[in-house]
Amino acid sequence: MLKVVNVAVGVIVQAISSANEEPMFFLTQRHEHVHQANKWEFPGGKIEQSETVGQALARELKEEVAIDVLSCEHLMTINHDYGDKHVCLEVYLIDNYEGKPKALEGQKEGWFALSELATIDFPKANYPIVEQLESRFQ
Ligand SMILES: Nc1nc2c([nH]c(=O)n2[C@H]2C[C@H](O)[C@@H](COP(=O)(O)OP(=O)(O)OP(=O)(O)O)O2)c(=O)[nH]1
Ligand SMILES: [Mg+2]
Repeated sequence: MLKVVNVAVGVIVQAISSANEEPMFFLTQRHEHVHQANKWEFPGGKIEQSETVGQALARELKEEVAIDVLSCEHLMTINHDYGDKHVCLEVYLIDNYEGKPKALEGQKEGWFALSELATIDFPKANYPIVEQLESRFQ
C-alpha cells in the first residue's frame, strides 16, 4: 500500500463585480521534473504532521502565491490514486484574501475564466473540482 499524501489546495476566485461577469480562477503551472509535471494546478501543497489543514493552506498560499487567507470554505475531499502516488486533496474555496496572487516559485501563472477550466490540462484528480465549480458558479 502506498502512503497517502495529504494536500491542502486553494481555489482562488476573483471577487465578481457584476452579475454578468464570469468568475476567474488563479492557477499556476507545476514545474518540470516533479510529480504531475507541467500540469496546471490550484496552488497548495503537502500538509505537514505538525499542522492543521487550515494552517497548511495558509502557509502554502503565502509561500507559493503571496496571499494571506482571510476566510475559506471547504469544497470537497478528493482521494486519487495516480499509481505512483496516492493523494488526498482537501480543497478549499478562497474568496476572501489579502494581497494579489503572484507565483513566487518561478511557475507560470494566470487567471482563467470559469468557461476555460474544462480546457485546462489539470492533474486527473482535479476533474471533480472543475465539475463542482461549474455547477456552483454557472
Ligand atoms: N497543489 C496542488 N497539488 C495537486 C493538485 N492536483 C493534484 O493532483 N495535486 C497533487 C500533485 C502532488 O502530488 C501533490 C501536491 O504536492 P506538491 O508537490 O505541490 O507539494 P508541495 O507544494 O508541498 O511541494 P514540495 O515542498 O513537496 O516540493 O498533490 C492541485 O490542484 N494543486
Ligand atoms: Mg505545491
